[in-house]
Amino acid sequence: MIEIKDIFKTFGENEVLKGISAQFKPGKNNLIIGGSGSGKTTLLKCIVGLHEPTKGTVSFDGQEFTSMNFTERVPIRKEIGMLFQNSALFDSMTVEENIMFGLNLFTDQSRSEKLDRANFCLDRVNLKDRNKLYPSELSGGMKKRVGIARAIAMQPKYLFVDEPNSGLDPKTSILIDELIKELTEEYNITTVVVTHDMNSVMGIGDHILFLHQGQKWWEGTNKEIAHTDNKELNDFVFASKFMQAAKEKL
Ligand SMILES: Nc1ncnc2c1ncn2[C@@H]1O[C@H](COP(=O)(O)OP(=O)(O)OP(=O)(O)O)[C@@H](O)[C@H]1O
Repeated sequence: MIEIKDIFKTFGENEVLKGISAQFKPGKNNLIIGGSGSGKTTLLKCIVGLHEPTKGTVSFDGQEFTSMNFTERVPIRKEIGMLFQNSALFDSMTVEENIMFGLNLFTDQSRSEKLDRANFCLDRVNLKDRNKLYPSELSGGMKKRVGIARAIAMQPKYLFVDEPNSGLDPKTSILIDELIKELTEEYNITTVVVTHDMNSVMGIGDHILFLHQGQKWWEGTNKEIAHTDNKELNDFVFASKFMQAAKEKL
């Protein structure tokens, strides 16, 4: 479980996060949603240590990460898988080399063990036999899947994903969501996803944090979201006429 307590983050004069606390449980798809600029990516970066919170703590299974130095953080970092926007694949490396990147860096496995793991992960994301392709030869959805394969290569306990659906068509978005959900449940991963996508919210939102102006404004499940009377959340989720009509049928 990941626990964040009273997280503040300030950039200069701009107080972006204003005291956010939450718990993210294993085997659950924890989603962070909110309007543009509400602080979602900043919160994700504070949790994984890409930003230091101005105040507050982040703990991974009871180990307080925030107060650790770089070396002390290494064992926890090895248990973190990340998929950030644009998949961040290395263009000069093949699919297989991209997936083996973390294994090369952090393990002393033999080449054949690493290849076996890469093949297993590629199979898991339905990209069997695409090992030798370069990122430029892949579609956006395939890049995301390679990004997911790379993120799970180290068998992470924690998985962080920023906007998995950006730039994807609706059908591919749903496939990516289903893949994230499946892996989370199958390997009991604590998954935290930042998303704008309402299909994801309704489809895989086991636990949802809604941020508004840097605060946790609402927290609940995808089933509860349909019946909330929180005005800002309603305005955000059911902004379109289509979603309003869908809500009436829920
Ligand atoms: N490194 C940084 N330096 C200064 N300000 C930053 C930095 N990162 C984010 N901010 C500011 O923090 C605020 C929140 O940004 P953040 O990217 O967390 O929002 P978001 O909710 O993820 O938005 P979006 O949905 O548009 O991606 C913005 O005002 C942004 O300008």
